[in-house]
Amino acid sequence: MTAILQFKNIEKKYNDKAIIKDFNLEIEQGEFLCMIGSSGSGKTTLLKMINGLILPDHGSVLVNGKNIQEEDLITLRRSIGYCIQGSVLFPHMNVEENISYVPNLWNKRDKQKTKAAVAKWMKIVGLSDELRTRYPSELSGGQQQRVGIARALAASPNILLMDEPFGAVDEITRKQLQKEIKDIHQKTGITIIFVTHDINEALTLGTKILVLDQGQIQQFAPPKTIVEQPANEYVERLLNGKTIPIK
Ligand SMILES: Nc1ncnc2c1ncn2[C@@H]1O[C@H](COP(=O)(O)OP(=O)(O)OP(=O)(O)O)[C@@H](O)[C@H]1O
Repeated sequence: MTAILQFKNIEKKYNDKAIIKDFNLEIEQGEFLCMIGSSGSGKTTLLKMINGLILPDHGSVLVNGKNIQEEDLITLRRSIGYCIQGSVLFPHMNVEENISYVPNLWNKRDKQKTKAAVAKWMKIVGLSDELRTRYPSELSGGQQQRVGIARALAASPNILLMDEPFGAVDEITRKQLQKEIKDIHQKTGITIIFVTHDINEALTLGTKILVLDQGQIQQFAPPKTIVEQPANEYVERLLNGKTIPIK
């Protein structure tokens, strides 16, 4: 198996306080990694290190074996999908324009190719064609979230970063979106790194789960192992739904 992502001896401090200390992790291609842990444990910080939005003070992050600090960060970010909670769509662009934003940068000349990609991804994330010309303000929260996912996927990334992407939608939409992202993962084989506060969501979606507390790995294992052999009391409490203080 090939490691698509490697964190090597990472350290990150904010105001002299180490949030992440000597953090090492390898993630294999095609993995659906769910990161879970108490608020402030460093999940978002680690996620943003993958696309260079946050740089470590020490250590290196390698994507496909290449240290991202030696790569062009703009190109890197275009090749890594990024979805966060709530709508981050361009408000002045309609659904089609939002989804085609990155593909348009790649295939400037081939508009038909981009149009076909938009139609394909809208279908996959469950958006009906008539929404194509709507603006973000004319969509429900769940629809906006779906457009965000389609926009991230339309860039054909190898890696998709998702930071609590379903945190702001109702329970029914959340279940549907979970099912869709699981299908997308199975169909495309894309590597997904997914931050969540919900242990059930992590167990449902993840092929691997990373349990973090105060920047330290508590357990990194497939869901079955997490459930059957929790590594310590922290993981046990997490499984009992007791530890995770929601923001
Ligand atoms: N720019 C910053 N300046 C100072 N401290 C920061 C900054 N960004 C994050 N932190 C601190 O670093 C720690 C880790 O933050 P991070 O957002 O990575 O945690 P998290 O696990 O994603 O939390 P949550 O579950 O609440 O989103 C927190 O204590 C946070 O307050």
